[in-house]
Amino acid sequence: MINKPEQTEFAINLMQHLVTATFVLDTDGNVIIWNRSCERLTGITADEVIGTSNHWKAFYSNHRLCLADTIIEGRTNELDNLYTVSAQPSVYGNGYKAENWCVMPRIGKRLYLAADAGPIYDNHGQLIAVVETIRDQTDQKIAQKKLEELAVVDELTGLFNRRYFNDHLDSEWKRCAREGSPLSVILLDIDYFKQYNDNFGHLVGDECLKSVAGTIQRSLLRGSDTATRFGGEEFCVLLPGIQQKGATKIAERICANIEKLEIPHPTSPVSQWVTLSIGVACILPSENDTPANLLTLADEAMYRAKAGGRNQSFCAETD
Ligand SMILES: Nc1nc2c(ncn2[C@@H]2O[C@H](COP(=O)(O)OP(=O)(O)OP(=O)(O)O)[C@@H](O)[C@H]2O)c(=O)[nH]1
Repeated sequence: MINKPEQTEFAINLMQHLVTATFVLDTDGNVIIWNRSCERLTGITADEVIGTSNHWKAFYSNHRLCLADTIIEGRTNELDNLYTVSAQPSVYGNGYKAENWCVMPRIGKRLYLAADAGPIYDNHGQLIAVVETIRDQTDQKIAQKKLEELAVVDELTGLFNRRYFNDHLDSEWKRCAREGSPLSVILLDIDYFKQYNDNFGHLVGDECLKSVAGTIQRSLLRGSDTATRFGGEEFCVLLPGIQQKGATKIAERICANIEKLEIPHPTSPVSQWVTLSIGVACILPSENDTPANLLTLADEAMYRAKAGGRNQSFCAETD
């Protein structure tokens, strides 16, 4: 049986040797524990910070609050400003989590750190300390970023995303220029989608986007036709080798198939169902023109479809 002081010593010893970087502040914001992992992570020794409130110097070059300080000072409402990447109440008890890139002043490295901080109370519910643990998530963050960069599919709709579209447009442009074949683009935008979201909520809005995306995809018959979620409630179809007449036909087919879905849109001034405004453009790619110009033409045509009362398609004059 170990007595109270021995128990305390044991607990401190345990914390010193934890694999996770950990430090503890008293209610004045002074460091009372700075474990070995924390020394390794920050390059700052316990001797330098114990009894001081200089712990911030391990993570930042200018004075600012750390996660544990916000709990001690009752300033957790400032977390959103302090941690740009994320900050949210922890799922464990009454602690907080936050993540940030830090340029570590002592070791001179840029690290992505995930911090958890939790208050410690005595038997009377009085705050006596705050413990903060820090995990170096730099490798995971870099890997995640690389994966995101490689991703070409829009998560919600399963269509290709804009990054893919940009690459694909460039290569199809070059191919069509080589072969002397036309390249068409259809831009599609859901009418009064803000009102739809406002009326039914964002989740129903997401379902609507999925239905519209699926219908656009199913309306394309050739393997070389590509449907993309351009962003928000805007979609784009790229049609290599298709003339203006063919592209207009496909646009009309998409429009008709969307109408058939009969997705109720009671707050739309133009129809009781969800409808699209569509811009079509076709170009014979050449060295004197650019893919950006094709998109601009389609965008202007879509704008005219909107301005003309929505729920219609408009074709850019390029012939
Ligand atoms: N549910 C949901 N809504 C989205 C998503 N992306 C964008 N939106 C919403 O789409 C709406 C687009 O609004 P606006 O650009 O004003 O366009 P609009 O209301 O369709 O008006 P018009 O295009 O002029 O007919 C905004 O309310 C966005 O919040 C998404 O992924 N899910």
